Amino acid sequence: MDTHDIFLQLTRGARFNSKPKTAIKANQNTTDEIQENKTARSIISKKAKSDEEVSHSDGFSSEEEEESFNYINGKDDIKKLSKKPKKTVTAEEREAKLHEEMVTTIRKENLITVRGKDIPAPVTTFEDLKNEYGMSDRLLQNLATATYSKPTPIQMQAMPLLLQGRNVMASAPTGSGKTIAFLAPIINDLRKPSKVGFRAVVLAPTRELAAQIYRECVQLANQTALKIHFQAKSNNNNETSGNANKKYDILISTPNRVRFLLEQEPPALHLTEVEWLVIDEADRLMEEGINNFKDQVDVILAACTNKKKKLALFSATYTVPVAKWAIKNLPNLARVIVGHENSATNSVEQELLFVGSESGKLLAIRDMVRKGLKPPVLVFVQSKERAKELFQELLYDGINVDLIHADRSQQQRDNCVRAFREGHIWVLICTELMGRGIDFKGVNLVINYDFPPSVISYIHRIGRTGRAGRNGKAITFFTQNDTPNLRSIANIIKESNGKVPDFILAMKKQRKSERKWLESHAPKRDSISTRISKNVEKEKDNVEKNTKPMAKKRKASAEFDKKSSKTKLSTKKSSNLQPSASKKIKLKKQ
Ligand SMILES: Nc1ncnc2c1ncn2[C@@H]1O[C@H](COP(=O)(O)OP(=O)(O)OP(=O)(O)O)[C@@H](O)[C@H]1O
Repeated sequence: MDTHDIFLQLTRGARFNSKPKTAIKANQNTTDEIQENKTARSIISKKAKSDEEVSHSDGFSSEEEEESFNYINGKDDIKKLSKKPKKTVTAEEREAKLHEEMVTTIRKENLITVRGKDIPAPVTTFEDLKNEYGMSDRLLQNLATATYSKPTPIQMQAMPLLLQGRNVMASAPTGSGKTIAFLAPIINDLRKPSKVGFRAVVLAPTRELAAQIYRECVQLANQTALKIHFQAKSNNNNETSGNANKKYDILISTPNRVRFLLEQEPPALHLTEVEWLVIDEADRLMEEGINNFKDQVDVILAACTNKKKKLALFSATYTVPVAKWAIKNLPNLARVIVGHENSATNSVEQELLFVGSESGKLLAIRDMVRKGLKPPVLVFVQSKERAKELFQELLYDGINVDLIHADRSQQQRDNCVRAFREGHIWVLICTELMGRGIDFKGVNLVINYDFPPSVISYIHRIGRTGRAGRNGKAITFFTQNDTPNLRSIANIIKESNGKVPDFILAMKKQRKSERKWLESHAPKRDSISTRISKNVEKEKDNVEKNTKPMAKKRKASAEFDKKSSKTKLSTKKSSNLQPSASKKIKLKKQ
């Protein structure tokens, strides 16, 4: 039996035969006994300590490790201690210690960090959820039908916590299966329809993401008889009002829509029976100031008056104010962090590409198309106007391209998402609207045509590729205008073992106020148009004019100019490219 099997037995509550332990005990020497006494004391004191923090390196703290080392190596200490009355270590204590070590190992291997009191052990199989938490056979069957053979790290740790009915704040990389991590325990908890009204609400920032969660929830709740409702603007409001909503168990929507229904006279929605409130993309929905999501969420929170209400906050990224809010407001909160907080998923190869100027972007993307792009490709721009402009340009290049932004009708948005999912659209131009949560299977490449407004936005945008264990690539264009966030994003790339020029990493750190300002104020950019490529020289003049005051202000920018001249050469080369009127596009269809 290897250590893993032992762990499985322990976590399933199996007891070991006492015989082998007695045999081991008979062979122990004095030093071992001392160590055991120490270990037992450590476990007991650890258990007694009401520690707020438990991490994946849980076990001995460095001080304890040092102390324990001295026990074994310091002869004087051994002599001193061997005079102390010996304490026999019980079988239970041994098991507890072994269990603790295995838990630590599993968390370390899966980069799971936990914070909070009494955090249960992570599970390593979905079967464990049945054995230890009574997860239903139906749900296990539905997970198997979805071809999920084993839990992802966030599912390993967050599912047991939610199955225990805890308030949870969880963060894990993009595309790592957070949706199932919260849906499965809630479906399991609700079990069957109760006809009292909504007992769970899931909120997501965009209609597209809410619709995606709804589809996943319907699949996972298959044959449970639970009724799930997706509320969008176009849906009939009568579905949620009066007795009509009693037939539903789970509501999935955006905060804006839910608040709208709550604020009708009389209210078109009642949330008094809600036991679970899930806030997906929680850092966005809970952040004060930048958008009005927090106000909407506050109204919803106030409407969920059931004392049994639990909150689950999930996201790939977290901001300090949101974490502080959760710690202050959620009793017995358990926090789970997979990987490093606010880092990019390591399944995406990331590249920064200096394109000189706005016209250089169009040349660069055409160059990429000419060399052969592997669809599906997502292209992010900073505004709907720019999405329309780029669409007009690429449309005449003969690419199967479409665009999605907030101004398009719901029908157009739905059709566009469907066509992209089904492979009819190869290149989808989008705004920040599609930056978070959307799970397009097998996106091969994300192009940040316009530089992301923040590091957080960058992490979410590039996370549209490299999902569910697949690999992906992300290319981020930048010009001289994009220096404020360049260094921070370069650091994210470096952390994921990507290559970034040293001079970018050496650039001066931007003031927080400047970065904050950029989050809500996209830089003014020249329009995306072929006309510009005919006026490349004029464009270059503009770029130089714009960059002079910057160069004066910052030494780092001067260095930037010098070092980036090589990159400019490669852009010049591609400037020979004219917008392709021919249909000789090298898109390799998968
Ligand atoms: N246990 C599993 N095994 C294999 N694939 C899984 C498993 N759980 C979820 N998936 C798949 O992983 C993909 C990404 O999952 P999901 O959309 O939940 O990611 P996420 O962590 O919420 O990402 P984001 O932060 O971008 O919203 C989905 O296609 C989902 O079907």
